[in-house]
Amino acid sequence: MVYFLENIQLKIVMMMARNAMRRLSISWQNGLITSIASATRSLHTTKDNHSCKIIMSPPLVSLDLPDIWSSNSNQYHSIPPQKFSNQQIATVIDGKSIAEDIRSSITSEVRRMKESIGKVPGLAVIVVGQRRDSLIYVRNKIKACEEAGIKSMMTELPDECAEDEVLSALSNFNEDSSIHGILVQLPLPQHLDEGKILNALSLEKDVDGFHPLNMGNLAMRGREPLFIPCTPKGCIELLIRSGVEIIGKNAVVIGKSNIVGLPTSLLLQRHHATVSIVHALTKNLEQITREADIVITAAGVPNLVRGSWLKPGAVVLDVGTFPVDDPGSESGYCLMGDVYYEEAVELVSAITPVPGGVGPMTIAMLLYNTLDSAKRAYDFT
Ligand SMILES: NC(=O)C1=CN([C@@H]2O[C@H](COP(=O)(O)OP(=O)(O)OC[C@H]3O[C@@H](n4cnc5c(N)ncnc54)[C@H](OP(=O)(O)O)[C@@H]3O)[C@@H](O)[C@H]2O)C=CC1
Ligand SMILES: Nc1nc(=O)c2c([nH]1)NC[C@@H]1CN(c3ccc(C(=O)N[C@@H](CCC(=O)O)C(=O)O)cc3)C=[N+]21
Repeated sequence: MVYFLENIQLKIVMMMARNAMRRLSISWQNGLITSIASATRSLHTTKDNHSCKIIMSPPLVSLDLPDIWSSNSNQYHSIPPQKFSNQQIATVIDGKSIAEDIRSSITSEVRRMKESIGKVPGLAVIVVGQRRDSLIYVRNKIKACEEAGIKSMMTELPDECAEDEVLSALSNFNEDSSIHGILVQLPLPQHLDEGKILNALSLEKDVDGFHPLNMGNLAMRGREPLFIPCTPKGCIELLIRSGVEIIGKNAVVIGKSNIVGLPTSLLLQRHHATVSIVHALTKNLEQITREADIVITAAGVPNLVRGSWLKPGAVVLDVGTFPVDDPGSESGYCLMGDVYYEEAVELVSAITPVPGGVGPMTIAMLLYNTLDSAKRAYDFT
């Protein structure tokens, strides 16, 4: 009987929390990041039915309530794909400026946290080896933390380091209470076991959302991960803020990696899109892609997606960032996306550029997840 009552009480608390989250996610949609309060939700980390209760803030993107954000999206420039005519010029989705907006809200929140409780969020980054692109991305992340007032720490390990060295660095950050987010820059050198290393990362600090429990909870209906992976979350945020309706739309995700393709397809499903995932071995790649209202491409193959692959009026998010040597540029390289931009822009209703599209959103979402984690750790609302 006592157990039965506890069960009912638990269900009521969860129902109230869920309703609170619905309201909170509306607040976010209205741009009121400061009004985000924490809510109690259950984290399914155990095998039995007694879920481990934790205090957590609502996700940036509502996972299971797309009806809320679709009606709210009118405040942004709406891009209904079906109303597109060929005379229209595609909207270039300005990820850089959207990310700047989000980052400035995060900066205010960090300041508020510091003023109220004297604490700031902390992010730790572990980078192994000397890959030029990894070092640049990591540097950008650290710089973004500094600008937002988030404390950052970095451990750089040599290419040939032993697995134990990575695990030991990870364990130090797991134990450090001033660190709320840990990111292990991928890819790791071949000799390191990526699965083993990501498993060792504290679930509560997994701001990349790559821990199997976070990914599993993202995949399962009715469950909520502590963190949604940054790039997929950034993509959904771009769609929402551009007024693109996702429910019932045909979406194609090109690529099925653990860090982009897979979680992006899961998140689109949570928003009730009909999702096809295509990859290097897919037959009829072009034909399947041509059916899509929304194309999110993360193959890392420059100019893979030609204009002829796209349905007129489709919305295209290009995650691909392939560095190509460019001695003329300041950095010595330029980035190429997966989409043949000049062809696509003639046909589609909206498209992200590379650079300046999805990339800056990935960083903004990383800062957001780190702030969210710190709020949860300090029970700060
Ligand atoms: N902008 C951002 O914020 C981010 C950008 N990136 C960029 O996104 C790209 C993908 O990254 P990541 O997911 O880590 O890469 P991976 O190499 O891990 O995965 C690539 C995926 O693309 C598929 N693929 C490769 N070639 C083709 C092809 N010709 N046709 C169709 N599918 C293909 C592969 O298929 P298969 O599985 O069959 O091999 C695989 O599933 C990279 O350019 C990366 O730099 C990544 C993260 C964030
Ligand atoms: N654990 C882990 N988490 C990641 O999120 C992760 C990773 N490993 N490994 C590599 C990929 C790649 N990635 C990018 C992040 C930002 C930009 C970005 O900001 N791009 C800018 C340009 C950056 C530049 O100037 O070079 C843009 O597209 O405008 C790109 C790519 C995150 N990744």
